[in-house]
Amino acid sequence: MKKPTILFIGAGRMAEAIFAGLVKNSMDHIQEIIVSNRSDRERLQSMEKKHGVSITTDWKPEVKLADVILLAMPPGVHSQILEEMSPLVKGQFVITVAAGIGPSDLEQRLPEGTPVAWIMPNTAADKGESMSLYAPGKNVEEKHMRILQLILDGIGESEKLTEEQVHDLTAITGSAPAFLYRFVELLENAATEHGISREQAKKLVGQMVYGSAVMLKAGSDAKELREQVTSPGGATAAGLDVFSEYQFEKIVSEAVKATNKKAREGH
Ligand SMILES: NC(=O)C1=CN([C@@H]2O[C@H](COP(=O)(O)OP(=O)(O)OC[C@H]3O[C@@H](n4cnc5c(N)ncnc54)[C@H](OP(=O)(O)O)[C@@H]3O)[C@@H](O)[C@H]2O)C=CC1
Ligand SMILES: O=C(O)[C@@H]1CCC=N1
Repeated sequence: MKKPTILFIGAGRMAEAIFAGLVKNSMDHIQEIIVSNRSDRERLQSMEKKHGVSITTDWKPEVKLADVILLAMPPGVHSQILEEMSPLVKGQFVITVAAGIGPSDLEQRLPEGTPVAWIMPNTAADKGESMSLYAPGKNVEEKHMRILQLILDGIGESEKLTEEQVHDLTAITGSAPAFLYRFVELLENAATEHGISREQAKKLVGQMVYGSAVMLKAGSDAKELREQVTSPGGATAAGLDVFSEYQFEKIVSEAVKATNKKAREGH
């Protein structure tokens, strides 16, 4: 397979997590990573220095050099960028990571036959630990699937789903890291109320979350793990009763719904 040149449009947090993951794990199979954004030149320069990627403030001339164009800008600017890009696209593989922009949206806005795909990653891509959902478009062939897999494998684990499923699971893998981090922040705050430093709180909570993630990753069921911790009539049960009293289940279910609703409205 010819090593692909990948052009990023957007150099924000998600773009950086992806190209950082690719630079660490996949550069043997990639010709070049070119990164562009709208206006933040300083950020581009810092990305060049930190990750060794090529940078440009004008993505348009780079389109003809690219095998893959990876859209990592906000959902709301996709229609404008795709309109500008469409006349320049000649068979390049166009991938978006934007919430709410499925392959059928890309196909509608790009020349007939353009191979496209949608990846919904998360920021753990930076450490090669993303859980990425993906949905290829109808013109994706074997050679595009190999490139898609190269990108997905460079940033972590992945699961192929339908376009509708990616819409409906954006909250679970794309946004829920923020839910988890919010939970961590609150536990850290609670910990510092008891005479320990922020650093100590960070260590306590971080290792607790890491250990729990390792147990889950080993294949154990979350319900079973919860029950192992919850001694009958004991301390944890008293804490979990408060979760029920304040309808934690409803909070999570409503947060997932609100996230997916907003994601679908994103363009
Ligand atoms: N953050 C996350 O965890 C996840 C994000 N995503 C998706 O990733 C995308 C980016 O999100 P995120 O990285 O958080 O956002 P950021 O705000 O961090 O980054 C947005 C980037 O897009 C660039 N940009 C904005 N408008 C244009 C334009 N008209 N032309 C070219 N570049 C433009 C910005 O450039 P400049 O700074 O110069 O304005 C910036 O580099 C979104 O579509 C989001 O849905 C998906 C999964 C997870
Ligand atoms: O907050 C957002 O809109 C993006 C989509 C998934 C995670 N971050």
